[in-house]
Amino acid sequence: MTLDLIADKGIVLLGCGKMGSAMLKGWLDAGLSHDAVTAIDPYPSDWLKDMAAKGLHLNWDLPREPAVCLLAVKPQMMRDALPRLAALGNGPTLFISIAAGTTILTLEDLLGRRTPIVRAMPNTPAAIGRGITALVGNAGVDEDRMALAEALLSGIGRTVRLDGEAQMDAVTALSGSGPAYVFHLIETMEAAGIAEGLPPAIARELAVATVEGAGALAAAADEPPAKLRENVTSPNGTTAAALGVLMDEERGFPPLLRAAIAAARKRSEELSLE
Ligand SMILES: NC(=O)c1ccc[n+]([C@@H]2O[C@H](COP(=O)([O-])OP(=O)(O)OC[C@H]3O[C@@H](n4cnc5c(N)ncnc54)[C@H](O)[C@@H]3O)[C@@H](O)[C@H]2O)c1
Ligand code: PRO
Repeated sequence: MTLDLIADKGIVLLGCGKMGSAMLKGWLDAGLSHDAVTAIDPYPSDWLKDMAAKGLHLNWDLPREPAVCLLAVKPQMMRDALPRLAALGNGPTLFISIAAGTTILTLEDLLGRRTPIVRAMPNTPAAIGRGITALVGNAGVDEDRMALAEALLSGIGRTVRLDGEAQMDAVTALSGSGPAYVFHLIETMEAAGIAEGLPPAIARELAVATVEGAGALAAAADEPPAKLRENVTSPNGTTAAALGVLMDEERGFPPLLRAAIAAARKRSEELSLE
């Protein structure tokens, strides 16, 4: 299935903040017409108002039977915001939620048990079409609707199907929150470069380009990341000196990232109970 169904029947976007607007930008760039989109947001950004001036329906009445409702409000807002769309539940409209922690069961409670629902977790590189989104559907999601969700989300990067919803908390902790870990790595590399005597602008450029290039190499290479790491590391050289610190089993990256990702996963589980 292509996005033709969305062009024909429309899409409703509930919440158009950072992720909602990143996704919307991807669809519009991919050729979706502005007037196929109804966005609901009590605090629309200037960009969203510009899109409304080009034909997007902002805070208008809902289409009768849209192809998709995409839920991009904060998990804490879901119970307040979703009843507005409840009349579209238990019908053919596919609901896609990107809210961290909000379970399919909670969404079924709010929308009706027969509502086709996909739970998805994108990440912010979506803003430049380089995100990755993991998806899982409830029993009401047939193959056509899953393909529709994938087509929609592939407008903002890659997609991956999960075996079950139980994997979603770990996905949220790894790739949903993950860009923040990488941005912090860039920040700390930059600060360390400055501490070693580099001018700030050069330290920033070197840190960003190194992460960008290493990420692209890891994605393009046939070898696993461990082999790519070894390729950088001369015996008794500079990289080996740094990795002695970073790969320390008690104080290096392995225990640090294990603890960070476990904390994010735990928070995702907690959000499902709030
Ligand atoms: N930012 C990320 O990296 C990221 C990644 C994956 C998933 N998510 C999920 O995406 C969702 C949105 O996150 P975000 O970072 O875009 O947040 P955000 O705060 O930027 O956007 C939320 C938007 O919802 C709007 N809103 C508030 N009340 C509303 C209501 N009653 N009806 C409609 N809209 C309402 C706000 O005005 C805001 O524009 C969250 O559920 C989050 O868990 C975010
Ligand atoms: N940002 C959201 C959060 O921090 C969900 C994943 C990324 O909760």
